[in-house]
Amino acid sequence: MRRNSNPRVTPTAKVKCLKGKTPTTLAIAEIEKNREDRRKAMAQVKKEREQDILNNERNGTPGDVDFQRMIKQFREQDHQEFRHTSKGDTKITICVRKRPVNKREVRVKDYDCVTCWHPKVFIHDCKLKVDGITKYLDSNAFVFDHSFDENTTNATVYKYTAQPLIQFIFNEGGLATVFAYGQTGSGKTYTMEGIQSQAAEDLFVEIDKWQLQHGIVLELWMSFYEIYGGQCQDLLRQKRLTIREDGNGEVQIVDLDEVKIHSEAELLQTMQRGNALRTTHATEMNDQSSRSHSICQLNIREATTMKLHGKLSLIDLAGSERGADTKSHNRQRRMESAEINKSLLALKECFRALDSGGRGTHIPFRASKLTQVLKDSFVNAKARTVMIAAVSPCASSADHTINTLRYADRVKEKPVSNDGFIDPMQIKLKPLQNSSSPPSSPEKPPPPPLGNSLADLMSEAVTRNLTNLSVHDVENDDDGSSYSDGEHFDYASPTEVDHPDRKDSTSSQDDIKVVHHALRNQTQEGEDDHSLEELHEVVQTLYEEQENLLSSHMTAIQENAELLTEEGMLLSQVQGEMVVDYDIDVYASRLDAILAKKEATIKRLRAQLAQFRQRCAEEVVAGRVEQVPFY
Ligand SMILES: Nc1ncnc2c1ncn2[C@@H]1O[C@H](COP(=O)(O)OP(=O)(O)OP(=O)(O)O)[C@@H](O)[C@H]1O
Repeated sequence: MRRNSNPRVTPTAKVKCLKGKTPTTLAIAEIEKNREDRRKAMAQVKKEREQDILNNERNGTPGDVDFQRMIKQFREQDHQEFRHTSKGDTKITICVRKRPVNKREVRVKDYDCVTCWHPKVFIHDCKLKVDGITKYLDSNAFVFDHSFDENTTNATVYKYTAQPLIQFIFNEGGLATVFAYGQTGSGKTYTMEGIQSQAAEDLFVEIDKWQLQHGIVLELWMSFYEIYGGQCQDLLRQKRLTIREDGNGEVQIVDLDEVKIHSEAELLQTMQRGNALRTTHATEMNDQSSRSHSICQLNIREATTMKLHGKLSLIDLAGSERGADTKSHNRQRRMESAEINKSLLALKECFRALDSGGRGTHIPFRASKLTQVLKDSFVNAKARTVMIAAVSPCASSADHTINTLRYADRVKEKPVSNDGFIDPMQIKLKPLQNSSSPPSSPEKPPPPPLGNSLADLMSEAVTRNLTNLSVHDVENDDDGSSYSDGEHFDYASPTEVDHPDRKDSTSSQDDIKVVHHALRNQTQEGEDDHSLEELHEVVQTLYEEQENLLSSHMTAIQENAELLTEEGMLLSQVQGEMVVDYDIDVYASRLDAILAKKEATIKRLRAQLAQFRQRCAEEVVAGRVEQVPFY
């Protein structure tokens, strides 16, 4: 036991002594005491932080502890819970699905920054203040028809997305389309394969039911194809397909195979076969990234007449990539990315035109091959669409996730209503001092402990005037309902207004211009988007010229082979073993003609090659444009 170093000063004597001190000395003692309390509080905060780091490591979430604590605090707040309900007869339903953090992301200490509180999705942007050490969260909120968190199963996603469409195609003879959209590696294929297998079961149940109830035999016919780099490929027969628009304005995929499917097992097997044959390449985010849009069409036909009763299209879109992620790509990958972004941009504009109320609005479906083959889904009065935006949960993808959600948000002309949902976006968490650094002012109390009440936080948000809200500030619409992302744009310019039933004479170039015009309106960054338009034009031309070059090369090889055979015959007429009499003049003039033909072929091919290489150089220049603003 430690002894008192001064036996003459007892604790009682010390108190008596303090009592005799002047106010100044007392004030100094008070400051001393406060400082000591702060030190203790800071030590406690540091200890808790270290404990949290250990816990996070143990729980497999080793990312930035401070941001993770703020996100945890955000999620612990009271919030109103909404149940998923079927969206009835909505023309377009927009959903978001977040996938779990994967092992690779854990390895690089990435962490979960997305909160799904159906029907809202929050992206917690983890930021540092200008001092470089104070961390704070900037939470962007979006509202959709459904938001599914990382624990949601494929069965639940199916129940609220594709399953209602199955009823629609049987009962109303509708054309239903489900899209999976999102960043590469965000879970589109996982979601779409889940939907495929669930739908396989329900389709055959409904076919049997229909026969029992109506005495009509229905059959399931399937086609499965992909669009890659503006080309269409049959996935069931591994064959290049051509897309044409006939005189009636109907889009035809020439030679597309449609196979009759007899059972659920056969359907699953055929779907798997098609899925396995898709074009994939490794990307930054996914070693096995699908780089094509896959379109699985399930046609329900009347057995006796082959008349189409209804159609379900399941579309797994190619993964979008950020400009930054494509910097190290070779030309083919860059073109692939530009083409993907162009078609996604066109798709969004078609949706927006569709959702903005139909009859007077021109739908720019010719702007890409993808939208061209989906024309039916846009113009048919009996069409219904579900878009599932798949998002990665990780902080490193936060900017891309925001882009995905903006894209999904803008697909609907009028975003989904908030329905009285208490908006936790209004809550701004207090910035968190990085505890490894000293408090900003020694005389100020340490930052308040985490875990303030909702009411405190809300009142603080009001007093702070929500200065941190970004473009997704909640705004009021005319009818008083709230919605995320206050931007509103008029889509149709007077020249674009058209009747969907009327024969539409716009060309694909016109529609591409419509799409870029809409993009310029949205981003108000005219110059950049001109460059984007230029890039898309260059890439389209490059793809076309590449096709032409390859086919010319093939023709040249065939011509050469024929000429080679002719040369052989010519020689044998002069040099053959049995030849005694020959006309060398005929030989010389024939050889001359053959060589002239060869020369002409080579000259033509080289001219085409030179032009193609010139285009490649143009692509390098145009490709310097940031490819992000497709959303
Ligand atoms: N909800 C989920 N639950 C569990 N694992 C998932 C989920 N979503 C995706 N994954 C896993 O994440 C990985 C990437 O998913 P997926 O291939 O579906 O992404 P993608 O968006 O189709 O990518 P890409 O566009 O590059 O093809 C896969 O290993 C998949 O199994």
